[in-house]
Amino acid sequence: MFSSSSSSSSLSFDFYAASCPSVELMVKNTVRQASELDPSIPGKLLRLLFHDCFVEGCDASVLLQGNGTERTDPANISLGGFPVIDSAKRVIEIFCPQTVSCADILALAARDSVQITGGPEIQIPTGRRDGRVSAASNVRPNIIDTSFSLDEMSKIFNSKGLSLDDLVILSGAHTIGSAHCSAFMDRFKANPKGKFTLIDTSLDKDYADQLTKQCPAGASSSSTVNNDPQTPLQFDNNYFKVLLAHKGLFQSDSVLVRNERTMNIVAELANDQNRFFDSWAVSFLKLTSIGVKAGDDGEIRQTCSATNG
Ligand code: HEM
Ligand SMILES: [Ca+2]
Ligand SMILES: [Ca+2]
Repeated sequence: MFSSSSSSSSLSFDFYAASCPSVELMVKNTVRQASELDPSIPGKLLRLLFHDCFVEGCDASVLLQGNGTERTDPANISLGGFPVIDSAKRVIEIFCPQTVSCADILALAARDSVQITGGPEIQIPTGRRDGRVSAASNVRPNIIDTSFSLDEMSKIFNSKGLSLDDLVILSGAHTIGSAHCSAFMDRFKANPKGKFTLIDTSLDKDYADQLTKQCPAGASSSSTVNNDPQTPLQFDNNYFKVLLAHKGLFQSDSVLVRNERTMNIVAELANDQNRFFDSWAVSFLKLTSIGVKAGDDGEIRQTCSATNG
């Protein structure tokens, strides 16, 4: 438990049992209250975790503010949910000062986001410590762009100890949340009159028409579209049904039904929500264990947006 090796075995299910027994309750209450006021919060927290864990491991590096931090990279500009983590940390600092890492708070908050929106309830181990390194230059090599091929995506997942199956299963996160027009409009080409035509003909025609209406030329840069056109606020297996209907929003979603092996997984998960939930729990545990810092590695931050100085 006190070795500084970066493995999930350094985490434990009762890590805060003596030092902060109500930490999970405090995180859950904060996430629930914030999500009642703003239903976009669960999606934001879940994506925030993904972008944290893939860069420097699950160490809250994504939360650090300042010049040249991960948050300043264009791939991270549309991240949100930071104030929810800050407010959970504030409450926790009152009851358990200098005890709970921001990395654990973020992992728990993402876990709760899934449950609050109707997904599976998952026990996750804690004991992550907060990193001191956050560099924008680390983002690009580790965060997947929507233009990536399946091979490119699976290479990055493999480098994190995640399999092709994990890639398909965790992409199911797109069953909630939304995306800015700029995240997928490269699938269309504007003619001189500003009318969009589809470059990527794998996309369902009616869905494509709907997207160009929601993201017309000159649309505000803050316009967003639901990732899951049918049940955007529900963590369910509908994302996989959407993929089968050729209505995957990102190109990186659509590629999952163009390969036989990933297509088979998609079909299985689309058919059986329990199967998705069980698989999600396993893959989510792997995601939340990537490159965790423990023992003497890292620190317990006092504020989630800054290192202890
Ligand atoms: C596999 C490659 C992936 C790619 C290329 C990708 C890409 C994207 C993009 C471009 C957006 C829209 C961002 C915006 O414009 O605001 C998005 C949203 C989102 N992604 Fe992914 N993603 C991937 C995997 C994942 C994974 C593994 C998770 C979590 C386990 C995840 C969770 C989310 C969530 C919840 C949203 C909605 C965010 C919100 O509502 O603010 N994504 N993703
Ligand atoms: Ca990180
Ligand atoms: Ca959904």
